[in-house]
Amino acid sequence: MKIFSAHQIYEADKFTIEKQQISSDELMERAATKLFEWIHSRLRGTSVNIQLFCGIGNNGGDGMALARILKENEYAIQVHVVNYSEKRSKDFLLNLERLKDRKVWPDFINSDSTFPEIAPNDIVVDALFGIGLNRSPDTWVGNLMKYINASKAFVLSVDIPSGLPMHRGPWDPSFVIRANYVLSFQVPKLVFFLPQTGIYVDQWEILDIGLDKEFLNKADTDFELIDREQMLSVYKPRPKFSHKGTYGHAVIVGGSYGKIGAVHLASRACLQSGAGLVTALVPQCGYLPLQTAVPEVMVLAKDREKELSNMEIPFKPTVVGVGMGLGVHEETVSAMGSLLKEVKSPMVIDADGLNIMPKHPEMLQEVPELSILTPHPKELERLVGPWKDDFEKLDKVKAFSQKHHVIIVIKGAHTITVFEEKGYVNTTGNPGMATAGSGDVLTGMITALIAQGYEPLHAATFGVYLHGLAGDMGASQKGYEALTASGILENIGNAYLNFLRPQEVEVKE
Ligand SMILES: NC(=O)C1=CN([C@@H]2O[C@H](COP(=O)(O)OP(=O)(O)OC[C@H]3O[C@@H](n4cnc5c(N)ncnc54)[C@H](O)[C@@H]3O)[C@@H](O)[C@H]2O)[C@@H](O)CC1
Ligand SMILES: Nc1ncnc2c1ncn2[C@@H]1O[C@H](COP(=O)(O)OP(=O)(O)O)[C@@H](O)[C@H]1O
Ligand SMILES: [K+]
Repeated sequence: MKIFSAHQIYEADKFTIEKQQISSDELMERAATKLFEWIHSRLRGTSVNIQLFCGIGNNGGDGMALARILKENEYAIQVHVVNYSEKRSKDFLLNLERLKDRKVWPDFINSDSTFPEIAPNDIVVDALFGIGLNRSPDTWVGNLMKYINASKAFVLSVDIPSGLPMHRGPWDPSFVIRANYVLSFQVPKLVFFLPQTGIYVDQWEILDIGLDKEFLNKADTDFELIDREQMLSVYKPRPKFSHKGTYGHAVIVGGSYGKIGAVHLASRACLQSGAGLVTALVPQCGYLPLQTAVPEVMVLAKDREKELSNMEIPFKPTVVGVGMGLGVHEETVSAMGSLLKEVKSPMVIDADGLNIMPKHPEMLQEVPELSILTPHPKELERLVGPWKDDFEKLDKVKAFSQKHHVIIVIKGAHTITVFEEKGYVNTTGNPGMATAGSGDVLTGMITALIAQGYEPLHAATFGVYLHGLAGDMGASQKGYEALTASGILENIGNAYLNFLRPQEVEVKE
């Protein structure tokens, strides 16, 4: 599913209005009707007090139109117009008049007003600002937002939590509505998925307001949401007459004394994700534990006992995944330099494989094109430098990807895979996955997909998707706290099964 910028959404609105020969207030009416249907299907006429806080733009207009429809359906409502500007939109004014025609008189909140009381059982509809927010809300408006946040009421935001701009982090993090639920028109907004702004959104749902499908399908967006449907089009079914050679020979390079477990996790994940053959290249101290624990994995133990000083691979592997548990011993660094010179096809580079790079920038030039780098936030900062907000981070990562022609997997909740100009936002995974070694499992999985012939970008997005799904299945058995990297690993098979389940068919009675 595509993620549109504010500019693209305004364009889609305009295009739809012209093509469908409707007026902008008819589109607003559609939006408000969808909001009403969502609320009504849940409340079914329950006597609950609904307080609508409406701005003076089109987001406020949506709120006013919703208020009217709620009133027509006999809901108890109170409407507050938050008078933060003289520049009221045409459709806001039209809907204000329509509301007054129904004998509903909103109260007007100004900078010197006392805020209305909000009871814990009330529902607050937040229609202050939508995607048009372009500067910090005034202090008194921000204080109203804090006041709403401090109430115990359930907060339903229209389109986007008010106070969140579409193109940058908030000016003041306390001047943003914390939404229990966001009903967003037509397309999800990028801010729902970024660490600094996603915290304002508990749950979200898309309401289809009938924007022109052709326009939406044709649009080229900077970000996309990765979901099952998309990944099904990437999946490569296994042919009956295949053999292990069909699925490639992956080499996992890593480990040092006390960190052989990282290679264990990555190699097992690589096998369980479908690689034909897996060889682990480790220092001597890794030989016995790996041979004992994972009989399916071949082990190449190099000369030194505690760390790798030589990463020579005596055959041509399909793909190399490197970095987990590697350490940054001087000789390991130099062996890594030689490995990068040797390997010409896309690699997967994680953990210390990445930590080595900033101190040895010449190595970055040797990274094969289309390699996949999988940094967590700290590793990313070492690679691209600090950022002031998530938007700057994404710009920096895009520039890095373009400069070095590599794929970057920004790990975290809603992992974003970036390649050149575009970001792919993952939808699976949970906070239980914030646990030691879960990144090693991911590296093994992505490496396995490349071994099986997936093109690197698909290997990255599909690997991240499956890893999150395995984590979700693990968490559904154990809960978040008890989930471990091994728990994720053990659910890779279940993740494939869940992913490949037959399409749901609607059963008609
Ligand atoms: N354009 C359309 O046809 C549709 C728009 N819809 C709604 O319209 C919203 C966008 O409406 P608008 O573009 O009117 O913008 P908003 O309602 O988000 O903001 C209102 C106006 O306030 C001004 N403003 C921005 N930041 C401010 C600040 N800090 N303090 C004071 N004033 C500020 C801006 O000029 C902006 O136009 C969407 O989020 C959605 O809810 C929906 O009705 C669907 C159809
Ligand atoms: N809150 C979260 N929600 C979803 N996934 C998460 C969350 N926290 C971490 N993860 C995932 O867990 C993995 C952690 O990787 P990493 O930090 O490299 O762990 P390690 O170094 O211990 O192997 C990443 O794939 C990341 O996306
Ligand atoms: K809003």
